[in-house]
Amino acid sequence: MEDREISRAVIGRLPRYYRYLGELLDEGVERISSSDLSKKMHVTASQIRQDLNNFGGFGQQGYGYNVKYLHTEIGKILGLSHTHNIIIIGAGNLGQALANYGGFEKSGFILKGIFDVNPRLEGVTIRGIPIRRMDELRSFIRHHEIEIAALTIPKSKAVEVADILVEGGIQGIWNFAHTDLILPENVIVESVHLADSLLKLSYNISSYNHESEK
Ligand SMILES: NC(=O)c1ccc[n+]([C@@H]2O[C@H](COP(=O)([O-])OP(=O)(O)OC[C@H]3O[C@@H](n4cnc5c(N)ncnc54)[C@H](O)[C@@H]3O)[C@@H](O)[C@H]2O)c1
Repeated sequence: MEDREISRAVIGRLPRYYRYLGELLDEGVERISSSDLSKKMHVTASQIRQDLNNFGGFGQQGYGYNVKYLHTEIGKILGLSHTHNIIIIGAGNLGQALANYGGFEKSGFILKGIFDVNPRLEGVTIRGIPIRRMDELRSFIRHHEIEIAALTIPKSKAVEVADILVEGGIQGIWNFAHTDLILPENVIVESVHLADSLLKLSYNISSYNHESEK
């Protein structure tokens, strides 16, 4: 792959390419043309060619894209050539839902531990993983080489817990608490705000209705 800057917009589309290519692999498809991939993904063929050309143009005239190769290469760009150990902090509704979902493991995200302050949750297991006390957190991160922590605790506690995670040496925080975390730049934060997505849906419904009333 050429060593050049890839735009954030392209990077933002990579997980979707990765997911579709993974589905094609599961279906046993070995190669696909940009026009067939375009129909499947509802993206124009020229957008696909432009996006994928960023990585040295994996497609070949008259052959199309080698699905396995492209899936592997995009996986490498997304940092999926090795597994990532993750923990969940906050075993409430959302934390338990994430812990119960086994699908992240398929992409190499291995859930190693779950933590909560509620003593009643201590020892409860989710998919065989026990919920632990917060005072075990730091040594657990070190001993189990934890890279990512999902933060599913109340907003009011997020900053304080994020600081403990930073001191513990965590590299990435998957932040579900509705607050922005300002952390040292070596700690990467990805915030997920489900409510923002819902507002976008609401906007799209109202603008669609508005258009059709014209
Ligand atoms: N539930 C949702 O659908 C949803 C959606 C989007 C965002 N969120 C956000 O995700 C967070 C969790 O939501 P929820 O519905 O699961 O809440 P919840 O109250 O069910 O669970 C929160 C858990 O965090 C634990 N906790 C509190 N302080 C802690 C601390 N200092 N250290 C470790 N654990 C601690 C609590 O004991 C509890 O088990 C909230 O910030 C919420 O705004 C939730």
